[in-house]
Amino acid sequence: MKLNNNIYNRFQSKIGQIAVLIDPEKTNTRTEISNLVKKSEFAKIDYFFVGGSTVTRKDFRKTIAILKTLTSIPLVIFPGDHQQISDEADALLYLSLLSGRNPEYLIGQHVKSAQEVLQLNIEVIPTAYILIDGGNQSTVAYVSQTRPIPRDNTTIALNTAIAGSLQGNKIVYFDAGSGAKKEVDSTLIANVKNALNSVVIVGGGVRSLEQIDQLSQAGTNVIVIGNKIEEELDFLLDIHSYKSLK
Ligand SMILES: CC(C)=CCC/C(C)=C/CC/C(C)=C/CC/C(C)=C/COP(=O)(O)OP(=O)(O)O
Ligand SMILES: O=P(O)(O)OC[C@@H](O)CO
Ligand SMILES: [Mg+2]
Repeated sequence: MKLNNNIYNRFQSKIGQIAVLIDPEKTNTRTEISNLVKKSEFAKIDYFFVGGSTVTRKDFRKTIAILKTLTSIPLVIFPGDHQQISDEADALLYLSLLSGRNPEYLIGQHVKSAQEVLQLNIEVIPTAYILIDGGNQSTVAYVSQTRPIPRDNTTIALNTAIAGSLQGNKIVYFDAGSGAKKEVDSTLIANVKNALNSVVIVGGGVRSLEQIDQLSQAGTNVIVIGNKIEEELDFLLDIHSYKSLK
């Protein structure tokens, strides 16, 4: 485990940064990855997040290795389980699923991978991972056998973020789930940013520049986009135009 804070400092340095989520289960050939990298570099996206709820170790390693040869955009692991770790990335989001009450995702996965994570030569960033109901059942909720926090219960969401931060997590990651109908509410983000001096990452159901803009205005440090870019690679061109206007 590296003791520098390069990626964390980068997360903290700005609001409205963009991460493209690559699910190695869906995107794992050199041609696909290379197209994605070209457009992402043009759009000046800030990070690649790599991970998925149902990825094999082989696809995960392969995707990271290919990415590493193609780009210098930072690679951040967003692990669906304890096997999704690699020395070739730049950082690991060390997730604890705090919205749920399943011990396997609070501590079980961590114990299983403790020795391996300790030996890793990359930055490890403790992250309070909080699922918010996005209007449909998400794969993450299903796989983790947990229930997300109701969308309108800002108090529980805020208190979960505060508790996560008091426990030493350096990042709060609110996720409405991949393919969510509704993204996380900006009011919640504004409340959390008001209460805590913490890096906030938001993902799930972000499909438009308006949503990106709202979430950044609420103070989100990093906005994660998966499905929309998988479905329409040219959304990266819109992100390019949006960023040029800033
Ligand atoms: C201790 C280590 C190394 C890891 C912790 C593992 C934990 C606690 C994970 C939290 C629960 C979890 C299953 C998170 C998954 C996050 C993720 C990579 C989501 C990406 O989206 P998918 O859910 O794969 O989307 P699709 O439905 O598009 O496949
Ligand atoms: O695929 P989308 O809906 O963009 O979700 C991204 C991610 O945060 C899910 O874990
Ligand atoms: Mg997946």
